[in-house]
Amino acid sequence: MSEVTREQIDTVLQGIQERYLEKDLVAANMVKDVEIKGDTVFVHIEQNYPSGGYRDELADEIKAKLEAESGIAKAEVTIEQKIAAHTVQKSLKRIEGIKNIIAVASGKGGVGKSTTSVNIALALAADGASVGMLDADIYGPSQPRMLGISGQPQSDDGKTLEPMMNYDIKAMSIGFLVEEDTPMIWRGPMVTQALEQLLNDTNWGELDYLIVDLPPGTGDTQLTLSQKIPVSGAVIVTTPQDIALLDARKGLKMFEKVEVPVLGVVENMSIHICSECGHAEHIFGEGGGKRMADESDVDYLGALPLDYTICQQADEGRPTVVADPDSKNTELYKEISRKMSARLASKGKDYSTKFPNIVIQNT
Ligand SMILES: Nc1ncnc2c1ncn2[C@@H]1O[C@H](COP(=O)(O)OP(=O)(O)OP(=O)(O)O)[C@@H](O)[C@H]1O
Repeated sequence: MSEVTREQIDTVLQGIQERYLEKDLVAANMVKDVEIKGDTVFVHIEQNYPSGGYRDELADEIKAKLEAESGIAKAEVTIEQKIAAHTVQKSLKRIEGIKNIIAVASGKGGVGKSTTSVNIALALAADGASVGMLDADIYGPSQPRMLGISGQPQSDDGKTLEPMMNYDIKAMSIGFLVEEDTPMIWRGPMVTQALEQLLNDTNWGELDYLIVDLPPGTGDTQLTLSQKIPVSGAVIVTTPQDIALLDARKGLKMFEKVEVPVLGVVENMSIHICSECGHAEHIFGEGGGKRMADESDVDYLGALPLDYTICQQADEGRPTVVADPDSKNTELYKEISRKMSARLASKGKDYSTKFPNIVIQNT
């Protein structure tokens, strides 16, 4: 038997599509090392977003295809997850330790932005990322309840706050610090200042992703926040009604204005599934979110049904992804979070390194 060449290996790897990056392994620049030793090929792959169980599935697929198609007897495949930091708005600097901040926004209130944010955060964590959640929905902070966290954050030095923690998620919310109805009387500048403090004065440590649950709407507060928080990408949550879609478009425009890439649109409550008979009905109309995404040239990340269990689980402080990890809805949240992080992985990387402070001393 003639020796197998690197070209033959590459040809097989070019024939394997990465599900969430939607490119073949070579085009996605995932193949980091190929070594042929006797009748075995060792392939090292780098995956730049958290993909959980798909990692093993992909490794098995690569191994099987190489052994069947390249002419080599045995393939050993390793896949390493390496999440990069991505660029933020030109005028801002990334927060040290936090690789990527992703803002979750909605054009209007009540569309399920907080529920979607928390489940996306939990899905990223379940897939192997280190994740934080900043509840910036200062007028109605719901993350403490959804994450099942009560009490107040500690401050060890009197200046910075230790994040609260549950389900492997580090969390900070104004809801931990003030009475529930206090923030309602705050005006724009107070809100942005409070949020900047919560973001900057929390000891987040090292995070792959910090999910920011923004206040609903696209007014001045939201605009200022998207100008001041160094975000790598944004996600827009909408429901399929025309009015919600109209408002969601304003959200797209807002991020365009501040040059933050929109990673995609999530359609929540897209379909109602009868808990009695399982009948599926598009009570708010069909295909609206997808159409909006297509028209605006952004990605459609997926849809969640209007399902009472999603509501109940979040209200009980155990959102779907942790309450029912093997459910269909968890699978939907994971698909959305993988598509979202894969989209981000294809954006520009932030290579800025830590520079030491230069202190000029007069002698
Ligand atoms: N897919 C869903 N199916 C059923 N109920 C849902 C779904 N998504 C969210 N909900 C419920 O809808 C209500 C509003 O959701 P949520 O608080 O997440 O919305 P929001 O957009 O963040 O609201 P706000 O504008 O108040 O911040 C909650 O009771 C939540 O449990």
